[in-house]
Amino acid sequence: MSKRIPESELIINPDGSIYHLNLKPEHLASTVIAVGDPERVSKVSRYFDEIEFSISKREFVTHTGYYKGKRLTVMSTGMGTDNIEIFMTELDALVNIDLRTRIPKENHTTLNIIRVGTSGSMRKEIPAGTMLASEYGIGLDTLMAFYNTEYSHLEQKVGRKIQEDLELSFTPYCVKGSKKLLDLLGEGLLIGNTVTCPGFFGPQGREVRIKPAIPDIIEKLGNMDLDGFKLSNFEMETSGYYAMGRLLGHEVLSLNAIIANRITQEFTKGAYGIVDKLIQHTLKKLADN
Ligand SMILES: O=P(O)(O)O[C@H]1O[C@H](CO)[C@@H](O)[C@H]1O
Ligand SMILES: O=c1cc[nH]c(=O)[nH]1
Repeated sequence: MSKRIPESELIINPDGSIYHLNLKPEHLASTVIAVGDPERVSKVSRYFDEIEFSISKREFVTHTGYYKGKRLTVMSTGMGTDNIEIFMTELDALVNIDLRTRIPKENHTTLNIIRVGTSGSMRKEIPAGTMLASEYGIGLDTLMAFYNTEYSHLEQKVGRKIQEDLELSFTPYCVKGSKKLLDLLGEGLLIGNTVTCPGFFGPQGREVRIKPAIPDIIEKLGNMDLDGFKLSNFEMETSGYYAMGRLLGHEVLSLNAIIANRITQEFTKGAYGIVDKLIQHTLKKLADN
């Protein structure tokens, strides 16, 4: 039998909800749409027929309801893979741990988790306005140095190639997302490989007042071609989702509204419209299946 998880390791609020997300198991649907911006939650749930539950704590805003008869949860995560580690661990605990006894359940429940986020393109031919599904997430952050993850041969090769090209002192991690969700939601979208950065400015090669240590990071990554494996866009969460999803046994897919092209240096004036189009695409595909 699994061991009881102590109070200090899995924190449960006095009302029985999980520490950061502030949710109880009954508040969560088995399909979760995850967005970075707390204000984007209502931009998704405004399409619901009914919202049965809503709550917020810190950057985690949750609405659960029905869209065309399908029960969905939409939640915000804030920015960065450190938030995603909390988000994924606590979501998993809600379905795979008995919060009363603190003992992992014998039967595993798999969640479907779909990120609907914004992103910047690192290639000229992927303009702002594109909707892109991430086949792989590549982490330039250090989250996976703290977990033992298994990687395929290709994933290891990609990590080593990026380490070499950027002359990094550490090996980035590369993880494939859910094939099941890509088949379900990827139709009509560009399929790409997403680089997840531990910051918006320097780690994505932006110079405001401080020169980034790797000033040509956009060109180096955008020009990389490893036997046909190419990189497409920058954001700040995808690799964390994919790695935590693999470790915890959940289906995860990251969808990206491209709002900036880093080569042409264009930033779209219609960011909200592109995000809204991606939200509607996601809801329609989920309701149809
Ligand atoms: O629009 P969201 O979902 O927050 O995603 C992107 O936008 C934020 C940076 O502006 C980062 O979180 C990045 O991943
Ligand atoms: O360029 C961009 C745009 C959105 N989000 C990012 O992280 N980078």
